[in-house]
Amino acid sequence: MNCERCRTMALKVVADADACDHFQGSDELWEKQGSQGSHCCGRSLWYGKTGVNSSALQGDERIVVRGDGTDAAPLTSCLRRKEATILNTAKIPENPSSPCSIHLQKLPHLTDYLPNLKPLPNPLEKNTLYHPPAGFYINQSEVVLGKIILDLSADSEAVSSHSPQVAYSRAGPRWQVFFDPKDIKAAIVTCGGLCPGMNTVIRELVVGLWEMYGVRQIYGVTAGYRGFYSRDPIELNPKLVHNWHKLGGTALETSRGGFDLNKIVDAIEHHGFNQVYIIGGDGTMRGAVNIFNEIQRRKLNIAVAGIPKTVDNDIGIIDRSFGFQTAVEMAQQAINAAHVEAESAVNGIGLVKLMGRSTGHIALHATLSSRDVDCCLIPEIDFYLEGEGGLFEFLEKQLKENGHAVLVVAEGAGQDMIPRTEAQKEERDESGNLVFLDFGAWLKSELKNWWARDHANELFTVKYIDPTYMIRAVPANATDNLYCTLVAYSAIHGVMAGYTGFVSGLINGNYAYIPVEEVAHARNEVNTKDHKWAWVRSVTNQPDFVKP
Ligand SMILES: Nc1ncnc2c1ncn2[C@@H]1O[C@H](COP(=O)(O)OP(=O)(O)O)[C@@H](O)[C@H]1O
Ligand SMILES: O=P(O)(O)OC[C@H]1O[C@](O)(COP(=O)(O)O)[C@@H](O)[C@@H]1O
Ligand SMILES: [Mg+2]
Repeated sequence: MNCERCRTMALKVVADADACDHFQGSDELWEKQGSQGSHCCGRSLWYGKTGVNSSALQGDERIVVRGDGTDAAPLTSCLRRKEATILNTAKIPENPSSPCSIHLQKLPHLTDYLPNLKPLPNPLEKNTLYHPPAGFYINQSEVVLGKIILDLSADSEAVSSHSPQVAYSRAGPRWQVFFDPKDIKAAIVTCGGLCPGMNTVIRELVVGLWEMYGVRQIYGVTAGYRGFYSRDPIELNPKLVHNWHKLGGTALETSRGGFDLNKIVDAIEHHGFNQVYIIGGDGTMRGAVNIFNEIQRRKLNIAVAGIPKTVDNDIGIIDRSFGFQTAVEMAQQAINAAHVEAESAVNGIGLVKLMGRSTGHIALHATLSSRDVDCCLIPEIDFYLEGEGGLFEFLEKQLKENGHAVLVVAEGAGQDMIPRTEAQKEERDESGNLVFLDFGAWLKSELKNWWARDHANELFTVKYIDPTYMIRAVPANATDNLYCTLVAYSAIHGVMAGYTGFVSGLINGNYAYIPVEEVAHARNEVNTKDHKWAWVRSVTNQPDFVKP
């Protein structure tokens, strides 16, 4: 039977021999014997007594059954009001690879190293704003598939190797939690570069913890990782953060570098934080893995959750990072301006540089949605300027045919073309990322040199627009704000349920929990072999840059 309330799979009701006629011969009636009126997932929880019969159950409003297998229908039929909540406490195998060949990525849990932690009923049950309806709680058996596009032909890899489908735990509230709200001291930190929506995530973590779970001790760690040990945390509450979703940047401030593992974990212990929410990109998530490992090593009752942030959208597994859509939308303004400038000049070229350290997602999506772009250069493709099949030859043709051209370049594109001094080759930012040279500015001067050399007597204009910081410093748009809210709430539910060392993110349109270790190393690069890149080429008509 599928329970209507929590939509679990078929459940086995284990019942006491004397409970009622339906259960004769079974082993055990309720998990807890003889207590009444406790609060759990069902609002009014009744625990049966050994030896009671069906008439003893008749007056009860609601009953909570914990089961692990067969049909619960006989039990509900014992009740006059026939209202039963069935919680699936069925243990799922660690690696359930059969019968549907699914591999569930194991999510770290506090009880992995603190086995004596006791679960509590979810405080949402008592929250007058929620009244958890049917299907509210997520069971540990609910998963989100990592891949939803499969090739079912016999010779495809998935079919021929019988490789299991990777699945992730579905995000959302659990009926049991491992934190008592009055004992929670939560910390929120933002690290790395800016991204639209960071303030929304902070706001929603504060509001969600406060309103949903009644947490009253919520702190912001300022200035990134270094802030744990070098700054006093600031107290946050819904009143303080209520407007933050309308602000770009991060009100907590951010920084690169400053990652000192022992100092950070010492500070977490010193401040008594037991929930740590870390908002950041790939570098930040690698730091979060180390923090989680150290906390485990010290056997601390502290949960760590990551919320992936990157305007570059270079983090793998998740559909996209928050703020990415806002960035693509903002990029349109720059492309439009470049187009107007180029069209209004004789032999005009509009050149726009967009962010993307090692991936060209913003450039790719901005190009596809604009339709005014004639060439899109990203770090994932090889290209060259001079000679047959090169950029200059293409632009010459475009200018001849249309009188103008628009170029979009990702900041990480063509970095190996720009001559660097020895010092520039070594230059790193505080986090150890290679400092890039300005490809847009370099390309502009190369374009001018080319034109002066080959077309000295003809007019030519290059208008270079660099909106990079402007794009990432804006507040999130409505879609991203919603995403930020749900990803923050998902993180809260996961931490409350005792999960740790995980990241909450969107996978194939559903919110899921992913081990942070996996996220820290999963890259999301533009696949230049798939149809999306082919579409870019068809929209722009740009060359394949294949040398003859
Ligand atoms: N491999 C790593 N191990 C531990 N901390 C790291 C690692 N890489 C980066 N960090 C830290 O994470 C923070 C943000 O990293 P950074 O690369 O600047 O931005 P992002 O997280 O946005 O990619 C910095 O404080 C940095 O020191
Ligand atoms: O903020 P900085 O230090 O100028 O760094 C700029 C970099 O930050 C980004 O906007 C985002 O990078 P991260 O997600 O790694 O923080 C990159 O696109 C860009 O290369
Ligand atoms: Mg990064």
